[in-house]
Amino acid sequence: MAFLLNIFLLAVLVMIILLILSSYSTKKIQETTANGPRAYPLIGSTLSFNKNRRRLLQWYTELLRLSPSQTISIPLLGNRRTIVTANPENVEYILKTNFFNFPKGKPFTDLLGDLLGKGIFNVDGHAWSSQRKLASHVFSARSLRSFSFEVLKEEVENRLVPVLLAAADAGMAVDLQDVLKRFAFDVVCKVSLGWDPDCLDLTRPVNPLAEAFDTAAEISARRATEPVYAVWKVKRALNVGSERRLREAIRTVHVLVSEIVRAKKKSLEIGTGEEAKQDLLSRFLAAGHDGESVRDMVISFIMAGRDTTSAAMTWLFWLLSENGDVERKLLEEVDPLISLGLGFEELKEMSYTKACLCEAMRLYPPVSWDSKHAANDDVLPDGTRVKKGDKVTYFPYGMGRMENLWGKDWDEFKPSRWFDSKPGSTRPVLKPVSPFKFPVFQAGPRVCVGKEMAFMQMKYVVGYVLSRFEIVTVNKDKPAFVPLLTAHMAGGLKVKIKRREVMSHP
Ligand code: HEM
Repeated sequence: MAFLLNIFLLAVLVMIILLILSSYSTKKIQETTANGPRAYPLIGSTLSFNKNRRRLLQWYTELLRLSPSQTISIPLLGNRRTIVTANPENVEYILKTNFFNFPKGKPFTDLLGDLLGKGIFNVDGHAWSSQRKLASHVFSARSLRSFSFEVLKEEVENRLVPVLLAAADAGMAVDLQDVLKRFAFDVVCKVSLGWDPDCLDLTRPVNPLAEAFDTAAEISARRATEPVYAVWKVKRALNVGSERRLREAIRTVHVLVSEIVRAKKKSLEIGTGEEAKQDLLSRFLAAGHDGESVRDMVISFIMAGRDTTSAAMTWLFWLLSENGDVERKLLEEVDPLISLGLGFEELKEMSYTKACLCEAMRLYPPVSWDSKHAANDDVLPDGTRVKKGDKVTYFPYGMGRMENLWGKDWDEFKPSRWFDSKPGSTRPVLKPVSPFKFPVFQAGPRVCVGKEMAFMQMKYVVGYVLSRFEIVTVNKDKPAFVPLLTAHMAGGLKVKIKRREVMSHP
């Protein structure tokens, strides 16, 4: 105990020294080199890093624009060196060509390990590849697609639309981000567990699993922002402060999910209808997984699928409220399809809506950065030297804002950039874009397994909601983008809902 306390005090001392030093901001400290912020002996770039801690997205983006190969290197005191890249060739090398040299690594999996255990999202090597094989198999099944579509339809028609109708009739402002988060949590729990948390019933207290998940995800993500890495480990060992709250939240998640797993096993033994066998949990149990292994697997899916789609849709609704011409074009595409009933076939036709979603995620990616840790020394295609243990980050947020990748108009919301304008073609066709230039779903062997499900969900919700309602933002200021584990809009998206005057749907 005394040893741990000494380490803790030492860490606090180092932090105080760094804070004092960083307050003496000299011009020199702000200087940058072509490959990142200026580094000093011993302390590396720690001072500039600390100065920019609360605006890392913007700082990295600025530095990357100055770097000839859009790759920077940031050595830090008490932490491993970070290499950040917005270079598609480097991204391809990390995520695909030399995939096995860039696992998530222990420093990353430690952050989420208490919550996610050995689930797919948080493991490397054999533990990952065996779960990935099963997940890819399960996600390619038509039956899962049909089941998740039924879940989606039911949740939109019976939950989301009534909530929006009530808000419209009461003339009340609602936080659309919060509504979409609740919606996405319901959907992901129904698909993953076959269990309904009913989060869109706003008259009920917040669901304990949803609340515990939020707390656990937020505190786990904040571990990564500690200036000295060891600090959260010491707090965890002492079970104090945020680590104490994290431990309680994780316990709640584990207990509640384990109860659901037990109940599911019982219902499968009794053989309660085909319905009960459609969700991911039933499929993983049927494949022979059990105990903590199956609990961790489903927790990973809830984690991966819960806030990502809602974040993308929240930013798209805001962007549409600022770009009336784009919204009109989207409605031109959606209205005739809605009157046909918006099934799978109609969703495939929604290429303009897909372009709007991609454009929103280019500017506001739900996962703004993602890090790997080099297993061995390496050299990236642009010549950047990587040392064993270095943190190597690909950076979708910065990549979406590079002029050399998207042109001078990179900061405009322009869904038209996603189309090929082939002369003579009657219908614009979405053009293929390299996933290494646009890695919002990651790319390579570890590409998001729920990508197609996510597009299905987002197209359906955006089409269905916009064809029925006008969304009017209450606050006219530009909202702030907060990265954390999954990005969100600071303060939510306050909107007023109006029924649309002309409705072409049934
Ligand atoms: C707009 C929506 C989504 C975005 C932008 C997104 C993005 C991503 C990204 C960037 C990763 C890589 C994370 C990492 O390795 O650290 C990932 C992995 C993953 N995603 Fe998604 N995701 C979305 C929706 C979903 C949904 C709806 C599901 C399923 C219900 C899902 C399931 C997964 C799983 C299981 C992984 C881990 C894959 C592996 O490690 O092999 N995602 N996603």
